[in-house]
Amino acid sequence: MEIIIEKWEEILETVRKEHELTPISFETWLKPLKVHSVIGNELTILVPSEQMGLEYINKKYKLPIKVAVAEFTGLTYEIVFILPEQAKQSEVFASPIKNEVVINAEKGNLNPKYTFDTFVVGGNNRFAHSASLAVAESPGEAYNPLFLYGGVGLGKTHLMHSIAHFILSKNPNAKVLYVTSEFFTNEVIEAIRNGNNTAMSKFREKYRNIDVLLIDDVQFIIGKESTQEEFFHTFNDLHGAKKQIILSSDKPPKEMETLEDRLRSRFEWGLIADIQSPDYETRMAILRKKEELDGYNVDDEVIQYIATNVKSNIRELEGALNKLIAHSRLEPENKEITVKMAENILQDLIYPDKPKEITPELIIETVAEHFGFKVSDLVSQKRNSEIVVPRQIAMYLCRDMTDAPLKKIGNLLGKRDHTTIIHGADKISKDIAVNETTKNVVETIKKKINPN
Ligand SMILES: Nc1ncnc2c1ncn2[C@@H]1O[C@H](COP(=O)(O)OP(=O)(O)OP(=O)(O)O)[C@@H](O)[C@H]1O
Repeated sequence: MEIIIEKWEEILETVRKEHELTPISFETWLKPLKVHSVIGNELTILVPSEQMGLEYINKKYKLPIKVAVAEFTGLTYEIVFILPEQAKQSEVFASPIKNEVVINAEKGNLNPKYTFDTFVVGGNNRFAHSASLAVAESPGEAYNPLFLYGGVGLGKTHLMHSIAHFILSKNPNAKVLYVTSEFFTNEVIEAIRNGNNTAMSKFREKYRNIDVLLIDDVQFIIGKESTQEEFFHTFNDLHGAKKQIILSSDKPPKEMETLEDRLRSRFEWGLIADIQSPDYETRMAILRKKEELDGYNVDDEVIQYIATNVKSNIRELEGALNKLIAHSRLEPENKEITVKMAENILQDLIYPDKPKEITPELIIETVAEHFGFKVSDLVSQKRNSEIVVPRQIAMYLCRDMTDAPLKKIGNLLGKRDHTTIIHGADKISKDIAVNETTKNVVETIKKKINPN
């Protein structure tokens, strides 16, 4: 589910591109939408106000969003839209700060897929895995706290949820609370803001009355004084009562520069375990496991291609496979995935810094986007003045920035013959020499096409 939150803006961007939305439609309908929660296969999206037309969004954008989400996750989610009032009534709620979804203690709200069974053990995470299992088997007794650290997308959350699932499966009455540190911080701030003792004691009662506390990405607590203070007391109470504490962070305590010493020493009381980037064999095993769990059947060579090229982040590794599956499913008759297709579809992921090849197609898309038209309109036979000039700019840029033959440019621009292309390009070339506005517009579009 993290992937949906993390990639939400890209998901919306995909809808915008695939449906050729004009800037105004995008700003009005899609941009204000926020992920409210992801529970099981239900993705709930918050529509900020009723004026935005919940019904209209539901009718027009539900399916496009579903398809784009499937493209990013490889999974089909039921999409539900809700208004802020409904969100308030709901138990699971999104933090207003970072579009973060909070997973409560109940088992149903933990990601059901993040268990020890689905976690692939390799040289990079063997120690963290064993430590997590030991803590899950004997909470409060094995290592307390357990401090897991590692880079982005390497499985810290997966291990934390696995521990919570395991403990709850052995003891369904255990009070297990998993929160992100941002959620914890928000709760502290909220309790302080309410300014009365009841709010604070409610907060304390909640956090000190549990058996297992898991705080994800604890590095975000650092530097926030009152949160550190509250966390310090929570930690002491729970630890003193032999309740299990599990923390995750992007770095070990000794490298957390602004961490108070009294907290640093407590973090080091138990066991510190790191997770490194997976080696090739582990990457292959993770991809194979995912294939098995999701019922995919992908060619060996394609799996090898992904494992060879996506190295440092498991979220991206899985994302690459999901993207390929989603593409093949959207093709008629679930087209088989080949290495060639993988090379093509995963270009942006594998070579993020590679400059895009400048082609007439790229130019036409960029010009259309710049003026807020659909590509189909730009290349149509329409001759209204608003569209004729952008079309001629596309002709000029195709001539200026590529070596493409006139015939090809003409074909792409609505089967126009070569004299029309020469005439259109010349017109813009002359205009640039005398008209500052045209010159600036053309320069801006050029920068969009080739930012380097
Ligand atoms: N060893 C593994 N076996 C199977 N899947 C894994 C493994 N490690 C990570 N994953 C998968 O990779 C994805 C990212 O993992 P996770 O969200 O746990 O990373 P994280 O370390 O918590 O990242 P962040 O620092 O962004 O919070 C998840 O879908 C998770 O299931």
